[in-house]
Amino acid sequence: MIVLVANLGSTSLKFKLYETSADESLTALASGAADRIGQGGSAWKVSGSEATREGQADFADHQAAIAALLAEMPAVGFGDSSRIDAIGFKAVHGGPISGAVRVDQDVIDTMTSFSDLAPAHNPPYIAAMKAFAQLLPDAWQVAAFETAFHQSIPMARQVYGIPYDWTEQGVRRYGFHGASNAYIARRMQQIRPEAKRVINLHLGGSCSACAIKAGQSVANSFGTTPQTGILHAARVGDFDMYALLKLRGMGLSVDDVLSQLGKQGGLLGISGVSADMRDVQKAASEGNERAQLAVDAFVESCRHYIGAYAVALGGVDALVFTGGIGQHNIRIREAVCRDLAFLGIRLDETTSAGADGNAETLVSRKNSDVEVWVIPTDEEQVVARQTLEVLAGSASAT
Ligand SMILES: Nc1ncnc2c1ncn2[C@@H]1O[C@H](COP(=O)(O)OP(=O)(O)O)[C@@H](O)[C@H]1O
Ligand SMILES: CC(=O)OP(=O)(O)O
Ligand SMILES: [Mg+2]
Repeated sequence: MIVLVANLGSTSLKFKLYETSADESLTALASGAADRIGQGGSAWKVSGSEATREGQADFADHQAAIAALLAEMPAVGFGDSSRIDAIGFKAVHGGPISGAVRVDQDVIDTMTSFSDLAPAHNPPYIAAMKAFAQLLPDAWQVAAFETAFHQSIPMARQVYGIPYDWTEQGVRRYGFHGASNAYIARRMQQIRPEAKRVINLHLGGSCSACAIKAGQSVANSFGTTPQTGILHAARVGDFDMYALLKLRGMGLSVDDVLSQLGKQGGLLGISGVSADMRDVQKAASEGNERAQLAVDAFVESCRHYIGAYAVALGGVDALVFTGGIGQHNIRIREAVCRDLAFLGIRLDETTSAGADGNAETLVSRKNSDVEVWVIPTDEEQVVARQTLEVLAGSASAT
């Protein structure tokens, strides 16, 4: 069976094509990625059995990137897309639908009803599901929602201080980045089974912290929506919603406020330069004070959750960096870990600076009580397995 996994991140497109064998192992046949979706100047790459092709382009949205990258498939050795049996989507907000389910009209309608809560994520997935249904009408479609891994979070960390009937209607912390956290939790159990208390920082266009105890999520910095928590590329992160009153007084409608918090916030909002950390750091190094402030605020929000989750876990055995920034950004790792020796966290700056972000690397010093790891996440592998489980009829949607 051939499965295509589509990962439409808030700033990126990633996909992998797998072939499954009788022993259920997954062989990657091809992969592709494009960054800076909607920002201009995307770097893209497609690799297959015969070749790798890469280039630069402006992709206005995920649809444009999907079309361009799929058009490269014959050139890298995967000619016939009608061979694709199933498409697994790393879908984000399904509200009451959690876990992996076959995509049908009900799933699309539910995702549509939650588009307001996940405006950077649900609309591109819905558009991609519809586009693939036209392009590959015979392929099964599965949506693997990001919230499933976080169902183990204790209620005291799920509820907000709101009237309880709101909670009962679903206004609670769900947690997202489930595929990535599930992957990191499993890898850490394989690499360091004795590390029972793990803080995972998934830092990309969307950013989150997760407290993982004995392989299970016990806290996640996202909330009812993936807009909150650590500040994101262009989304607000944690925010006092009573500031809405001040903003209304400044003449903004609620729709204006929500749109700006979701598209003009985060790194972009503070710096005024870019939603991409690389650009913001470059501007900061050239003396742009607001860009430096954006970097500092980002680092502070990561450190805030390290402190909170060290308490939630009753101590920390391992701190993991993953996601585009977590894997590749040396200066952010250094700033996040600075002066945390009192928590037992001692980064080895030299090893960290030399780490290949695409390889698992221990980057803490020998005398660090907490091991610090760079672990490339593999959300696509998690979604591929969930997709196969659904197709085998063994997955449960809750
Ligand atoms: N090779 C790289 N070197 C430095 N930074 C990178 C690299 N790749 C990605 N990033 C950073 O990662 C972020 C995007 O991360 P990613 O995990 O792809 O985001 P998302 O899935 O949320 O769209 C950008 O801010 C970018 O600066
Ligand atoms: C919340 C979420 O799934 O984030 P990303 O943008 O990384 O896909
Ligand atoms: Mg992502």
